[in-house]
Amino acid sequence: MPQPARKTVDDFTHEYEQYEDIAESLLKRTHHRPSLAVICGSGLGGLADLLENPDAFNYEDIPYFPTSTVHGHVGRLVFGLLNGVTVVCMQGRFHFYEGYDMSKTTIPVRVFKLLGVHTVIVTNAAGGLNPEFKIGDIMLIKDHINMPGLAGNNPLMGQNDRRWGPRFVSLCGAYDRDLRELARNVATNLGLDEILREGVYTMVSGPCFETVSEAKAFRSLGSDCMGMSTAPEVIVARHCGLRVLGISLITNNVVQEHDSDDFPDHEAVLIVGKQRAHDLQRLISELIFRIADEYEGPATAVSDVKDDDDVHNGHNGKNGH
Ligand SMILES: O=P(O)(O)O[C@@H]1C[C@H](O)[C@@H](CO)O1
Ligand code: HPA
Repeated sequence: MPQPARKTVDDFTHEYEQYEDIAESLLKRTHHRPSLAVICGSGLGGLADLLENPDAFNYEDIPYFPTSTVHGHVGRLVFGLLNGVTVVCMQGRFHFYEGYDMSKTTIPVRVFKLLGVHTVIVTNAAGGLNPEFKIGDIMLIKDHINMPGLAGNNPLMGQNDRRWGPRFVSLCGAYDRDLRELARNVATNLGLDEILREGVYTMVSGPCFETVSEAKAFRSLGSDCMGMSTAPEVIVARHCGLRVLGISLITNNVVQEHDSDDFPDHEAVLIVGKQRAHDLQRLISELIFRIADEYEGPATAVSDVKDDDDVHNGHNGKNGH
């Protein structure tokens, strides 16, 4: 029997029911019931390889999903256990510069909501603007400046479906203060305070890296680092009531001198991602445990038994519901 053609991102028209279709198709294929999600930035996808009892789905095999086209973004949604907690990881994200509408780059965030996720950890690689930052620093995002959004490319453009959230969304406190405090404490316990920073992330559309004059302008506006993602995902997450922790890895210094011979390079970004992968993974893994502990009680024993009752009851690690 010929298989029906996969519904592609071009068929996606943002109906609530289409998001439901995606979520249902995933829930039928995994017994994991995550309540935390992690979006892995450039070069940071190694975290997803650490999940135990993984169920991994290539984006090509998920209805309506865009596909990853950027080196350093594998292109899989991975469900599994991290530090005893059931999570779902995007091993690679979608960027506006890949040619997807802003609202299509954020499809997975609403799918997370339908899967039962309450908290999203959004990571990225970013260029440092703050002169005190060093390559390899980890920055907790306390706020963003969304350049494409200010220019009219906001993922919430168009009709609002109240089932997701209100028409007008406040982004005050979008990067959850309590989660940032928790992250600072966890970083201290792990001996990472020397490299831990906090600051403002500016999103530009890419794919060009910024000019020297743009970089100087963003620094004077109060930006600490710059990147090409994250803000749309955070907007959509906040719109549907997900809590957000944002983490930037400073992978390069943004050039702010016209006579500098320095220049940004994606391969160098990926190398720094690899070099700092272990520390970031320790931080996120411990944070996930602490968030789950705080919000869902202590971890229970994990079973990888898969039977029909588990699918329906969601018994899988501490986050089953
Ligand atoms: O997906 P993220 O935001 O981590 O990726 C950054 C921005 C560009 O995609 C790329 C530039 O090197 O890294
Ligand atoms: N600029 C924009 N995006 C980036 C950078 C940068 O310097 N580094 C990694 N992503």
